Amino acid sequence: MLRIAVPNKGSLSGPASAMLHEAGYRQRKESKELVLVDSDNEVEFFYLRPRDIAIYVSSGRLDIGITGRDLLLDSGADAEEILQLGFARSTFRYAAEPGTAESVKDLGGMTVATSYEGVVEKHLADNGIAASVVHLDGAVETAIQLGVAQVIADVVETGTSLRNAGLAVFGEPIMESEAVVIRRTGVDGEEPKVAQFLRRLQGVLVARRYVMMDYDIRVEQVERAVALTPGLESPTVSPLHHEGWVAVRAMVPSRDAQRIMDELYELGARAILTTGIHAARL
Ligand SMILES: Nc1ncnc2c1ncn2[C@@H]1O[C@H](COP(=O)(O)OP(=O)(O)OP(=O)(O)O)[C@@H](O)[C@H]1O
Ligand SMILES: O=P(O)(O)OC[C@H]1O[C@H](OP(=O)(O)OP(=O)(O)O)[C@H](O)[C@@H]1O
Ligand SMILES: [Mg+2]
Repeated sequence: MLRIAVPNKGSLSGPASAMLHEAGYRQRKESKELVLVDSDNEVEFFYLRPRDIAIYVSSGRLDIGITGRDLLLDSGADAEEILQLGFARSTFRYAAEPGTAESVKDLGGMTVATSYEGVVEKHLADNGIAASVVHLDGAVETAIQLGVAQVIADVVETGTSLRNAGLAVFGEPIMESEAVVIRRTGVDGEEPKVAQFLRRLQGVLVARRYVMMDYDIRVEQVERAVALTPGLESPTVSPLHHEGWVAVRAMVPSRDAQRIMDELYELGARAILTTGIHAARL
């Protein structure tokens, strides 16, 4: 059985379970379930606090886990990223009342509140800055109003929480984060069960990011058309019964699909269709 850690709460939890479900795994129906055995797929899921996942994985008790890159780095655990999952994307930044500081270099002697002490202490040290760090579990934006710190370092997505607290980011972003699959560092090679699990998740990412595009085009224009739809490897080009025409089939990124359809039409392509991909193995 492959043993996998899954976030049980917070921003990572829903999207992680949704992705696993889309990859064909059973997922818990009820948020109080702590362990779920998917015997058909020979996988055991452990629902754990996102912050603890890197620690379990680095201990070797669990084979792999889903967590945030920021949480992995903050934990300092001996675990490494093996796949980026594209959700729970955020930036980790310093913020304060406007006029407090322009960059990390101005933070000497100040107090910084954060839930990510590991990341912040390392960043200050790397920049040669001596500042105090105060740990808070959440709602860090309020620490400035309440006088616990002059500066915060926190996760920023839309920036709404900062604006609501009258704060503004400053300096360079400390890091970019997203949900990632992790495993213990120093594992040699990839176990077949882990490789299969990763292929399934990669299949979900492909199904979410690409559509299949089909169209008919005159032979003279086929080179220009396939330049617009190169596919992942190479597009399929098949003869049509109607002489002088071919049918082309290729995967294209979903977000470019409408623009590509317009350009193909301008080139003379007709019967241009896009269809969703439900699952994939590349
Ligand atoms: N608003 C957000 N948008 C995108 N990602 C976020 C957001 N807030 C937190 N994250 C990401 O989620 C992970 C943190 O998950 P965690 O469950 O610890 O915190 P949370 O989502 O803030 O939940 P909690 O309510 O327990 O604080 C980190 O990887 C972080 O970058
Ligand atoms: O830029 P935004 O879109 O506003 O998102 C960022 C906010 O979201 C998270 O907070 P959460 O709601 O999880 O509360 P918490 O601070 O208690 O963790 C994070 O800690 C920020 O405060
Ligand atoms: Mg939070």
